[in-house]
Amino acid sequence: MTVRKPLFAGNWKMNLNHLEAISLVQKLAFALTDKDFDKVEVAVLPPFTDLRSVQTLVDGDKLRIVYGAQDLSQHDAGAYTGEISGAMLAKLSCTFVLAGHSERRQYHHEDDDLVNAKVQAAFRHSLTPILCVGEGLPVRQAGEHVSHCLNQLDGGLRKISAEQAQSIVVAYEPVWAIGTGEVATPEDAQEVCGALRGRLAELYNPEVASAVRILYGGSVKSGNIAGIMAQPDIDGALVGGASIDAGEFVKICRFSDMSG
Ligand SMILES: O=C[C@H](O)COP(=O)(O)O
Repeated sequence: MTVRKPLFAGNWKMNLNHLEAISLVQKLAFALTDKDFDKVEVAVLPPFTDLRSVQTLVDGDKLRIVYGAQDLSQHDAGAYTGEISGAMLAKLSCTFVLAGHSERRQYHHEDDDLVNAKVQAAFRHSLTPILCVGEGLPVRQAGEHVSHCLNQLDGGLRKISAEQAQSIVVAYEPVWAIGTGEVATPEDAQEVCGALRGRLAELYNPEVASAVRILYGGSVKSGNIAGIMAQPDIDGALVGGASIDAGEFVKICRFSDMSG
């Protein structure tokens, strides 16, 4: 059975300018030890304008923190004003890129076809997509949350090969739990994450399903991370608000110290 290294990815959203980004990454680097990085992978996903500063710091000081972007264009180059290509992110040595975050789906009307095009674009440039899925409150209240998330997974992974799929990261983020203080119970989160892993086995094979890291996102804090990480199909967290507080994010990354 594959051992999946837990991943904690801090999605800073539209917060922190490049100077504040340097300060936060320095604080994380100061607090996190080699022992922490042996146990978990720590990623930051700053705004585009911060990436060059973060790259310079990470490269210069040989930090074990990795980084990535919150979005990318489905196109590789051309007349797409305001867009950022996968090639540009790769040139900045990004590891990860989010695809289909619920805020992109909600405020920028990204549908599964566009999200899928972005996942394909990420792979064309050797970036690891973090494919986000999750249901809104009405869908959960109707009891259709599992099928909703499985449909988003199917849509996001169209034309993605088994070899590509095994390196992908999937993030389950119930929209009703994002930034609201409402956290899904660990059992709620496990229900969907377990179903997502099952669908990966159906779409590909059990090896792919067992290799893919599935993250939970939605009001993750140091006080609730231990229960979430105790679930068999949850391999880390996509952290929003708490990721721009260095002390809190470090505690989340040290989740095994947070139980009890
Ligand atoms: O990408 C992160 C998620 O949207 C969760 O955000 P949150 O931790 O602020 O609820």
